[in-house]
Amino acid sequence: MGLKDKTSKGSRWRKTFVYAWQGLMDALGKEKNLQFHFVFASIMVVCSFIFSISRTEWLFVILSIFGVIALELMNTAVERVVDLVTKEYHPLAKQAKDIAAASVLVYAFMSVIIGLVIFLPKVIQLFEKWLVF
Ligand SMILES: Nc1ncnc2c1ncn2[C@@H]1O[C@H](COP(=O)(O)OP(=O)(O)OP(=O)(O)O)[C@@H](O)[C@H]1O
Repeated sequence: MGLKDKTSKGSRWRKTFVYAWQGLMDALGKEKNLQFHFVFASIMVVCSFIFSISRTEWLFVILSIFGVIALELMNTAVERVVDLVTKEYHPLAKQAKDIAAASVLVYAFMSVIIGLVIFLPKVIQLFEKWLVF
């Protein structure tokens, strides 16, 4: 492999990263739901540190956070493509948008369950300790 090949591969990776970053920033600037997911994710991370959750629990928290954000980005991409294809009302456009939104909702629901399984017993334990004092 020549130096030129290595350089062009390197710049291709850089371009891929730059475009993906631009996509993330664009969506973050315009999508209220995505902003909400970032705020909620930050709260989850702070709670995870406060309660000193285990390594396995961290894995579930990380999967929940990144999964929901990745799906919200995909949902945003679907919305953009639908809007690009048609401004008119079309049942298929409605289905595409609603199904993409449903994918986020399903994953977010799972994340809430994970959050409850991890944090609820810890919060209850905390209250029990307070009540004893
Ligand atoms: N071209 C269309 N044809 C039919 N139904 C549509 C069309 N565009 C949007 N809808 C329906 O209207 C709803 C709201 O669409 P709208 O584009 O206002 O918001 P969104 O882009 O889906 O969501 P967000 O508020 O997160 O940007 C969609 O979920 C879909 O049910």
